[in-house]
Parts: sequence; structure tokens; C-alpha cells
Amino acid sequence: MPAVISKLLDKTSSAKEFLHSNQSYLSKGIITAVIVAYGAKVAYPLLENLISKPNKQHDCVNNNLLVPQKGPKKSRRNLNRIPTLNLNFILQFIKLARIMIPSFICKETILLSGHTTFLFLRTFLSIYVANLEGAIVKYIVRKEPKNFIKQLLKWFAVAIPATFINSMIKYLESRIALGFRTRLVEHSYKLYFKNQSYYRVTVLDGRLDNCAQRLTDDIEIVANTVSHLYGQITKPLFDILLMTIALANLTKSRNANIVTGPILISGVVVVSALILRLVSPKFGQLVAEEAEKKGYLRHVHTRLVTNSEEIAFYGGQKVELSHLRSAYRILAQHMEKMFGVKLWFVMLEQFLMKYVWSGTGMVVVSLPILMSVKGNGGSTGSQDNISERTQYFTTAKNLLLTGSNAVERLMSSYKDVVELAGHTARVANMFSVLEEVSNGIYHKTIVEKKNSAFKIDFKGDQAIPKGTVNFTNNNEIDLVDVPIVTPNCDVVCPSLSFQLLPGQHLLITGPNGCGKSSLFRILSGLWPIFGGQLTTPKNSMFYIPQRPYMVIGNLRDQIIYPDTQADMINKQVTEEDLRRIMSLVHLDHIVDRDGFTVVKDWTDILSGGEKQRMAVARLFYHKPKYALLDECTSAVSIDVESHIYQSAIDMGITLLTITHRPTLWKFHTHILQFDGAGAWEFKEHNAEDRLSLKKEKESLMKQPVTIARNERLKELNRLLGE
Ligand SMILES: Nc1ncnc2c1ncn2[C@@H]1O[C@H](COP(=O)(O)OP(=O)(O)OP(=O)(O)O)[C@@H](O)[C@H]1O
Repeated sequence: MPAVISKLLDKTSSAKEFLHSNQSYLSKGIITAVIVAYGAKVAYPLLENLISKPNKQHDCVNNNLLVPQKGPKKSRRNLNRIPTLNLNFILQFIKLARIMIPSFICKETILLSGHTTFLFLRTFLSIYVANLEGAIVKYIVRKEPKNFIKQLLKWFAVAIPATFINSMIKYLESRIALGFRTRLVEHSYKLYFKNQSYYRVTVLDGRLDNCAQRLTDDIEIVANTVSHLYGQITKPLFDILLMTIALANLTKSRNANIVTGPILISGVVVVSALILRLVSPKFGQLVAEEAEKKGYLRHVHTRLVTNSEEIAFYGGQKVELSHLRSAYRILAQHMEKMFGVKLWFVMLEQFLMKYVWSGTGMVVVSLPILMSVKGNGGSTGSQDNISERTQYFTTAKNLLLTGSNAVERLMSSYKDVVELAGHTARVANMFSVLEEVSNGIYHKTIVEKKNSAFKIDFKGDQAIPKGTVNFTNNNEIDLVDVPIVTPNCDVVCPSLSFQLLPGQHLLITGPNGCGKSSLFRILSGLWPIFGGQLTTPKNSMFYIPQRPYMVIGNLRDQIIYPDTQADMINKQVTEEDLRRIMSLVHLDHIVDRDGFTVVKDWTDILSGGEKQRMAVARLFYHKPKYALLDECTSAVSIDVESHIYQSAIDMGITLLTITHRPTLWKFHTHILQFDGAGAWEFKEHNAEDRLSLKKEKESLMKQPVTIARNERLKELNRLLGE
């Protein structure tokens, strides 16, 4: 608008005179109007959203987010809101702000104070430069080269603090963003690792679609945007405030009491702000959807990397590529849609802010001229008067320009705030879900099973784990009527009871999917129990899966995991001890080859059998009371396997073994046999008996097929767990 005013004034000297006499009314009017307009712009949507009812569209948005179809009211309310500027956003933002700025005096507040000071200084500098430019123009008009050079040198001198202040503003903005991010990351890690939430949130709960995306990208965007918005909003506010004061001082002596212009400008700005508000796309929702789609694409990539060898063996690249393409296409289509709606919104914004406002400025400037009595203010005055007026005009124009830019920045930051709402919603939802999960509250889409022998209690869609878990120092495992229930509330076994004492080695058999590994998950406390009573020794169980996990680090780290080197030293375990353990599992050649300290990608460089033996080395290092062995030696040769089992028993470790290998029977004293239909049998086991059953089965297999033979074979299979 000031540019237009300037052009207009350049063209007509009478207009120059007019501005000279009416600057006060014009500048004050414009500034007041834009402040009013901005206030209306911000306040209107806030009020509107505070009183608005939830949108119907919510359900379909959140179906993508794996939100429970029939979730409890509180969580549904939180997750089903379209992220936008409303009360929910304010509450979520306050929650995050308290994490980002934990106390009145902390690193972040010190950085923010510094940032604010530099923003304030920057505004002062703008006023100083505006005055300086006015003086430069004055001396040009007066043709006074000496004074001109003096002012020009001042102008150059100002460049030094100006560049310093500008750089400091950018530097502090980045530092604040990093500070906020660190606080949010620390908080999220605390929640993510509390009570194994990282496992529970994916397996037992269904509310967070892609935690990794929220933990990384969303947190980063929230921190950066908040830090950026702080400057983006504070600086224009300072600009408007100080420019208004400067302009008021500048035009003090020329006050005019005309109100038509300010009213007209205020009206136009308020109406254009309302139009923009009315047609503004739901940026918060759009960015939340974009983040979700980006998260899915990342998830597909991660799966490909994790399972690259299996995929390569299968030659599954065609299918994987199609998954990746489809995930990318969904993201790209969404972004195209976003760019589309942004395009016409930005067009409208530019049209209203730049052209409608400037047009109104022209009208306001021309009104008093058109309405003034001929002959008034038409004189050109002396050379000095002209140069003074030119200086005055240049300064006022610069101040107006800065002020109007500030208003434009403020108004366009509304869009950023709405986009921030999208990311804030994702991060705040993640925090509340993690908090609930770490406290044992899970929500998942569950179809209630009516005809199960065990009845799960539901509150809404939330299954209530009613069983009790006692931790004991007696080293016994005792289950009384404990059902095996999956996270989807499938009852695999309605009631299981057995007691095991140290030295009683248990063999667990049964068909696939009958609940053998689930029993381990229950014994380890990963899955909640829905009934009965479980007594288990505390911190005395060590689980080894069929596909062992290799940790980042060197060979020593693989053996002692999850201990650290410091723990190992505390336990007075030496590298010599580790070497002995490695030779027990026949892995001494790896120690000779790689040593204990070389960091390698052990998942890739060790064979399947070596990885399993490494996991057993871990068991031997920790020497727990109980070992939960889930087909953990299926890739190990039978002779080494027998040697490993004997060593474990010799170390005093009590074994609970899931295996399909009959060669391992002899190492166990008890057997738990599931039939796959919910029934089970727990009894003492005699290795001799099993051997004779096995022999009987082998001889039956050689006999001709009869009904009696088949029936007996079935029975033998049941007894042998095959
Ligand atoms: N995270 C999970 N969410 C939902 N259901 C699960 C989950 N993990 C396992 N299940 C289900 O629980 C049932 C028992 O699984 P479990 O892993 O205990 O079987 P298993 O007896 O160890 O079988 P296998 O011999 O094949 O390893 C299966 O039907 C399985 O699909």
C-alpha cells in the first residue's frame, strides 16, 4: 500500500502536499485498521472454533489412523478432532509448551529472552534506518554532497550491527528450536521406554499408526515451527507498535481529524480477513494426513530394509515395489491436493492483501484531494520546505512499508499456526497414548467373542485384565486358572494351571498357534492376564526367541546384552570368561576372527545357527534362574544342541522349552502338552516312556493302513506332541 501511495504522490505534487498535511490521519488510520483487522482475524476463528461442535468428517479421518471403532469416550474425543485452531489445540499446545519450557528460569527462557531482545533491537534499527534514508534523500534534494556522504557512511556503519542482529536472530531461532526438540524428545523417550511401552503400544494398543514418524519428524516440525512462529509473530508486533509510535511522533504537529479513511480501510481489512477465514482450507487436517502418509511410506521402506534377504530370496521385488509405489502415490496425490488448495488460497490472499488493500489506500489518499476546496494546499513552498517534506515523506513511507509488511506477516502466520495444530495434535496424542499404555490402559479394535469358554470383561471396548500377578522370591512358577488371551482378545486357552519349581525342566508341545509362545509372553509380563493368578519369580527369566536379536555394537555387546560393559565389570566377568562361554556354544572361531571389540552388523554377518548360539551364549553369561527357550536352537546341529542343553542344566538354569525336536525330551522332567483346542495336559515326563512311544510309532508307520492303526497313530502323535 505505501508503494502505491508513493507512486501516486510522485505523480502529483498536490498529492504530496496533501500527504504532507494529512500524514497523521493516513498513517494512524492504516495502522489502526490493520491491527483491528488482525485482531478480528485471529479472534474470530478462535471464538468460532471454541463454540463449534465436532465435525462429522472426523470419523472417516480417523479410520485411517487405526482408531478404535468403538473407543472409550475420552480417547475418541481426543483423537477424533480435526486439528485446527480450537480449544483442543490450545490445551494440547499448552501441554507441549510446559514440556518445552519446564520452568520460568531454564535454558529455553534464557534463549527466548535473548531472541526477544534481538527482535526488539531489529525493530529499532528499522526505525533508525528509515530516518537515515529520509535524511539521505533530503541531502540529495538539497544537493549537499558532504552531508549526503556523512549520512551514507552512517548507513554503511549501521550495516555492521544490522547483520550481527539478523544473524543472531537466525542463530537463536535455531537454538531455541533445538532446545524445544530436545525437551520433547527426552519426554517422549521417557514415556516410550517406561514399562516397555515401545512394545505395548504396537502390539497391545491400536491407536498410534506410526510411532517412529511422530517421534522423529512430527516432534522436529513442532519444535521448528514453534520457534519460527515466535519470531514470526513477535517481530511484526514490535514493528507495528514501534512504527505506530514513530509515525505518531513524526506527524504529531500535523494531526488531522478525518475519520472516513481509517473506517474505510478498517472495513476492507476486516471483510477481507473474514473472507479468508471463511474459505481457508483445513490446513491442520491436511498436514496431519500428510504426516500420516509420510509415516506409512517410511514404514514400508523400513520393512524392506529389515527383510531384504528374505525378499531377495523370494524374488519379491515386484510386490515390494508395488507397495512402495502405492505408498508414495498416496502421499504424492495428497500433496498435489494440498498444493492445489494452497494455490487458490494464496492467490486469494495475495489478491486481497496486496491489491484490494492498495486500491483502498488509493481511494483513501484521493478522497481528501477530491473532497478538498480548490486552491488549498496547492503551494509548492521554498526549496527547504520541499526537502524537509521529501525527508518526511521518505521516512514515513519506509515506516509505513515496514508496518504493512508486519501486518501481512502476522496474517500469513495464521496459516502456519493452523498447520502447527496438525503436528501438535499428532505429538500430543502420542504422549497421551504412551502415558496410558505405560499405565496398562490399552485400546484396540476388538470384536467381542461370544462363544469362548472364558469370558473377558469389557468396559466399553476396553478388555479388563482381571488376573493377579504376584512376584515371589521363592523361585517358583505357579499358574492357577490363568487363561491365555491374545491382544485381539482371542482366548487360546481358557484356563491353565501348573506349578514348577527350580530344577523341574518343562517341555512345552502342541500344534502351531496353540499358545506356546503366548504362555512365555504371559510369564514374562508382556501380556496382561485376564483371569486367575500367576506367581512368578521376579527378574529371574531370560527369554531366547527363534530369531535372536543382535544389538548395535561389538561382539562383547552381543554376549552381555542387555548389560553394558560397566555392568559386566561390576559383575567381575572378564573377557576370559566370555571366551569360555563362547567355546561352550562352539563360537570361539568368531572370537578369533573378530575379537571382542570390533563393531559390526552382526545381524548380517552371522549365520542363522551362529545367531542362535550367540543368544545361548547370552543365556550362559546371565545364568538366570529360568530360561524360556522358544525353539531357540532349531538351526543348531543336534550334537551341539544337546551339549548346550546339558551345559545349561549343569549351570543350574531351569529350562522351559518349546521344541518340536524329540532329541531334547531327555533334558526335561515335566511336559505341558496343548491340544490346540484349548485343552492341555501337565505331567511328569519319563524320557524312557517317550522313547518307547516313538519306537511304537515308527513300527506302526511301517504297517499296512487300517482304522485301528490310524487311531493309534493319532493317539501317539497326541502323546508325543507331534
Ligand atoms: N501380537 C499378537 N496379536 C494378536 N494375536 C496374536 C499375537 N501374537 C500371537 N497371536 C495369536 O495367538 C495365537 C497363539 O500364538 P503363539 O505365538 O502363542 O503360538 P505358538 O503355539 O507359539 O505357535 P508356533 O508353534 O507356530 O510358534 C495365534 O493364533 C496367534 O495368531
